[in-house]
Amino acid sequence: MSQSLKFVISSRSQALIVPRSLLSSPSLTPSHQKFPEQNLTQKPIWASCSNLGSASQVVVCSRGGIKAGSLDYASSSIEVDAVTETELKENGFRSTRRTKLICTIGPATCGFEELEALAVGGMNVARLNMCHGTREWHRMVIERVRRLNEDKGFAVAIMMDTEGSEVHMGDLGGAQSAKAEDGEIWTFSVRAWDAPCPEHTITVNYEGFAEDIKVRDELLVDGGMVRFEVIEKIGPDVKCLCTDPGLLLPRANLTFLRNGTLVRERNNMLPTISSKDWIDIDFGIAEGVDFIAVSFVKSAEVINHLRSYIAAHSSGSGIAVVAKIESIESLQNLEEIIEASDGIMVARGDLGAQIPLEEVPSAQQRIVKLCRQLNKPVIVASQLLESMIEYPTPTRAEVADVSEAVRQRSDALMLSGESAMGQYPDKALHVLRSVSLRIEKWWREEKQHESMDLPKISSSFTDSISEQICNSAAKMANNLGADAVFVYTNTGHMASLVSRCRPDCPIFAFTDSPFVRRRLNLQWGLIPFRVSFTDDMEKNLHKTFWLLKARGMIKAGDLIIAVSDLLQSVQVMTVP
Ligand SMILES: Nc1ncnc2c1ncn2[C@@H]1O[C@H](COP(=O)(O)OP(=O)(O)OP(=O)(O)O)[C@@H](O)[C@H]1O
Ligand SMILES: CC(=O)C(=O)O
Ligand SMILES: [K+]
Ligand SMILES: [Mg+2]
Repeated sequence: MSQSLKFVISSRSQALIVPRSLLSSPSLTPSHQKFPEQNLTQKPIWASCSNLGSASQVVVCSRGGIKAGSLDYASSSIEVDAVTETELKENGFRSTRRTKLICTIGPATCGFEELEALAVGGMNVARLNMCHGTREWHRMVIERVRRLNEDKGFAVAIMMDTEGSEVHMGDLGGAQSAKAEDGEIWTFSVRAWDAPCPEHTITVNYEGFAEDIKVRDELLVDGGMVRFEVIEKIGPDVKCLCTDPGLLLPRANLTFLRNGTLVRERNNMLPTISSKDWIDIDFGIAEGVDFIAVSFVKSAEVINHLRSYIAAHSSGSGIAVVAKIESIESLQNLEEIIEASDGIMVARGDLGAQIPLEEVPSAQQRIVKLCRQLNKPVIVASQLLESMIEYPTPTRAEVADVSEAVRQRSDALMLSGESAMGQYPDKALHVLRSVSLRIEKWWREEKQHESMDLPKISSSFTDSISEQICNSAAKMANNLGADAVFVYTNTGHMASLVSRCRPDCPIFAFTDSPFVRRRLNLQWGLIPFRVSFTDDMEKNLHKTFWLLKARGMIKAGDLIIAVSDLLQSVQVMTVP
């Protein structure tokens, strides 16, 4: 892709761009090599421009006059995710996916080919769960994702998810899973076993476990996927009777109920970010991950603390901090946590262990709505397609659950075990993708424009100008049936304000920062581009029109609403 290109502009300002290797190719007839003007027709010319973005060198020559403007643009480039580009070209603006997709990477998907398949399938963010795997393993995955991004033009961002200091089981001595059957007696022990554990024995990471738990307490694995009743305590060993059978997964979370109520005192004593988490966070900063998701957040304080730590320890770009809502405390302090964070995850797995399952859907709706109002991206996570860990098709109920999350207009959906260790990661991702596309289309067909009142969120007058501009631009885009909103943004803030309005058309977000570009990957409807721009909006627009037309991503006649950070302007333009 890094071949040099020859670039010819005719007097009618049509452009022909061909790889230099082709120019010397004997297969080209002499008349092509001379580029007679009558051979220049709009269509094949634009089609042949698709290499421009990665041109390492552009040589310009002409028989007629050269348009000075075009000459400027010829030496610029624009970067966009290769998968989105294909989608835009094949299906047009309207049908690009608005809901973003996150895949947890694990043994099933850490290979080059598997990662590439996920990227091609629409993965916007790869999640690494620090509960599992060594740092070397995570480093390897990060390197692979980066290499794929570079070599194949993807723009997959990386999210690191901390372990947190909750109580969990050991790693099952390397086994993928263990089956607990009804009526079996299992031992949960804080002993460190040298050799493989004896049969039906599970190690527990928290030293005080045997002391804290009481006979007749109910022990829940993964929030109730498997249940035990404590029948006897013998020193460090706790004997439990399996009352609800199921699959035990490595490092699964443990909670316990006493007289039907969650025992929480101990968790309140533990720090949200454990000493192991801090080492992982240093690792994440050193590796330059894009997002750090913090498990079991209880208040805004820990988020603020982490943000200042990141600011002090990372050079320049910063890392976005995502707070995971998966405890009672996080629901109690929801608003302050959302305000302090760069994004939120509805971590339904553990949340469902902490509050009654039947309360999870309303909690999800409340969190998604509040995030939208406060303009923070929100991820709906866990068990979206759980049955696809084992089966190639989802249940109807799972499809309905995914649809609901899309209908609520959450920014992103996340796969966990389905992509980390399931048998059908690509198929699961495909289901998320096709259900998202279908529900989004249905929403537009039904003309179910937002009725949600978006409260004013800006604290300064300048910010509220930006907010009003974005609200108006989104409204105009809907009313005029615009093909896209273009937003020129340095920090990404203006792009997120447009995204917040969930307009009918896609939002092209132009930024100069590679970090902001990856970060915008998490936000609803945004198609992030990297391109340099100035405070001359007229020039910016023409440059982007030119570059995007050259790549076949827009065409003459498309109606664009353009807004910018720099000038706080709105423009309505038809692509020339
Ligand atoms: N890096 C990994 N190495 C091995 N197995 C993994 C890895 N990441 C995930 N898994 C497997 O996939 C399952 C689901 O992944 P996920 O990250 O959602 O787990 P989780 O432990 O339930 O999440 P969390 O701890 O954040 O609540 C895990 O239980 C584990 O079996
Ligand atoms: C994702 C996660 O941490 C959970 O659902 O518990
Ligand atoms: K985690
Ligand atoms: Mg969790």
